[in-house]
Amino acid sequence: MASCAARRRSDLTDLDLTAPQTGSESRPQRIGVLGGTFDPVHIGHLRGALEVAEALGLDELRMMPSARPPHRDTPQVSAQDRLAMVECAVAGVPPLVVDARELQRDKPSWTIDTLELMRAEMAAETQVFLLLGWDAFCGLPTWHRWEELLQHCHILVLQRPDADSEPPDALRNLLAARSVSDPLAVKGPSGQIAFVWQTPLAVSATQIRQLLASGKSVRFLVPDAVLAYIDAHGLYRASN
Ligand SMILES: Nc1ncnc2c1ncn2[C@@H]1O[C@H](COP(=O)(O)OP(=O)(O)OP(=O)(O)O)[C@@H](O)[C@H]1O
Ligand SMILES: O=C(O)c1ccc[n+]([C@@H]2O[C@H](COP(=O)([O-])O)[C@@H](O)[C@H]2O)c1
Repeated sequence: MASCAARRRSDLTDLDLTAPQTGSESRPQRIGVLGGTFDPVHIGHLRGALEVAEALGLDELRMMPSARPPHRDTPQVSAQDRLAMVECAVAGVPPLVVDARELQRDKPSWTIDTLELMRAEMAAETQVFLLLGWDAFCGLPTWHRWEELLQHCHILVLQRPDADSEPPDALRNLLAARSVSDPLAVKGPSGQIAFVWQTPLAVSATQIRQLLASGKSVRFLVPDAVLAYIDAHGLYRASN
């Protein structure tokens, strides 16, 4: 059976997050988080995560599947399968790792809870970057305790060519107060918003589920290892 040896955050011993780095290149750790339903994970998530991680010199980019995603329907496949597919996707692709902590909580995956837990494990100066696609960013004012998010992280907004959402007024005000034009100029552990350029990929999990349900191929829209997992488990096909 397909299984993948991805690095999980809990397995990692090489990155001490409780202390600042020492030596000639001493600087705060930079940790990125891309949360998602990942039903399934696809190249839009993965290219965006990797390009942002490289552009910003992130020490780690955590792919974090939601257990019970707020604000949307129940995922089509189980949390276990969604996690396994993310593990297949990032295996051997540093600095991408899997953080499965939201799957261990028996309540909706509120991002503010996750950030508070992460912060408690880190040195105060660690920079945390929450990656959000444009559509997710536009929904921010509906999130649980959304006005507290920037106390714990910076937000990096990924362009999403397949999304035509408009930002609500509350977000326009936040952008006016908190945005910086250059993501590399973001300072401090939290509090700023920047837009990042990544290869625009108009790919969505909805499209992938629809292609599979109609018997079509999703080759090249997901990594081969994810496709192998989907095929081996018969996921998303019309009979499911
Ligand atoms: N093609 C893409 N380009 C940039 N960001 C993306 C892309 N697809 C998803 N994202 C972002 O990744 C995060 C997780 O997305 P999610 O797992 O919901 O995938 P999705 O493709 O939007 O799924 P669905 O079609 O089921 O809604 C969100 O912040 C979303 O905006
Ligand atoms: O905390 C919230 O209220 C909240 C509301 C909606 C979405 N989120 C998070 O945003 C991320 C992307 O969500 P989604 O639905 O686009 O996969 C994922 O990590 C969700 O847990 C978080």
